[in-house]
Amino acid sequence: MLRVAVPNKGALAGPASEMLGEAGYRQRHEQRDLTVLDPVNEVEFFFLRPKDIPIYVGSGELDLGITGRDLALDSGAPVEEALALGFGGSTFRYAAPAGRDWKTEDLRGRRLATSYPRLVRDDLARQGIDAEVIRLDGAVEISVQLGVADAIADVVGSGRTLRQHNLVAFGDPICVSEAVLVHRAGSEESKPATQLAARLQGVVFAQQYMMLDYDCPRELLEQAMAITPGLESPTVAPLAHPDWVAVRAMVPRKQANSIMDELAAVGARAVLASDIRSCRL
Ligand SMILES: Nc1ncnc2c1ncn2[C@@H]1O[C@H](COP(=O)(O)OP(=O)(O)OP(=O)(O)O)[C@@H](O)[C@H]1O
Ligand SMILES: O=P(O)(O)OC[C@H]1O[C@H](OP(=O)(O)OP(=O)(O)O)[C@H](O)[C@@H]1O
Ligand SMILES: [Mg+2]
Repeated sequence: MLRVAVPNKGALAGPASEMLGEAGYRQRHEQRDLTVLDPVNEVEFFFLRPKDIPIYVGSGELDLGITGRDLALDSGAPVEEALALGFGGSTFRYAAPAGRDWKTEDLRGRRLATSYPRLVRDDLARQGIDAEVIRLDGAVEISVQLGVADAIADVVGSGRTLRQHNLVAFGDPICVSEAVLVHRAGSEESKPATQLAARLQGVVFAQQYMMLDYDCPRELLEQAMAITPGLESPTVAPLAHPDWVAVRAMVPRKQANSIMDELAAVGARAVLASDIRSCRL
């Protein structure tokens, strides 16, 4: 039985469970359940704090886990990324009161509050900066205003929380994070673990691509195929009208609209974009 850790709370919990559901795995119906058995796929899921997940996986108690890259690095646990999952994107940054042009060197000798002390200490050491790191459990943005710290290092999503507390981010991001699937460093991948990773990879690809279908005059096919080369090459099928063909190709979701504009400009008609639920490439 494969044992897999899934975030039970916070920013990663909802999307992680949705992604596993999309990949065909049974997920919990009750928020408070701490385990779910999926006998069909021979997997047992454990719902744990995202921060604790690298510890369980690094110790070998659990085979795989979903957590944040920033949390995995901060844990210091011996885990490796098997797959980046494309959600829970954030940056981990230094921030300090607005109204001054802060540089990372300005942190020297100051008090720095964070919930990710190892990540921060490692970065300060790399930059040769000596600062006092104060470990807080959360709501770190308020610590400066309350006089506990001079600056912070924290997760930035939309940047709203920083703005609300009159803080500005500065310096290079310490970590560019997203949700990741991790396994124990150097562990042999079992067949069920490889299958779970492949299924999640299928959902990640499906979310990053769209399927485009369009009709195209035969004489313009070369031009249209150059715009939508697909993964191997596009599917081209005859239409009842001898001068026209139907084309089908996967395109990156972020570029779907501009590709549709280009196809229409070339002379394609009935350009349809549809979602892909899952795939194996
Ligand atoms: N606002 C956000 N936008 C995007 N990702 C975020 C955001 N907040 C947190 N994350 C990501 O979610 C993970 C942390 O999750 P979460 O905040 O649920 O954990 P936590 O703060 O350790 O737990 P808790 O505060 O509930 O004890 C990190 O990987 C972080 O990068
Ligand atoms: O840039 P934003 O979109 O505003 O998001 C960033 C905030 O989200 C997270 O907090 P969380 O909700 O996890 O609370 P916590 O500080 O108690 O962990 C993070 O720690 C920041 O405080
Ligand atoms: Mg949090």
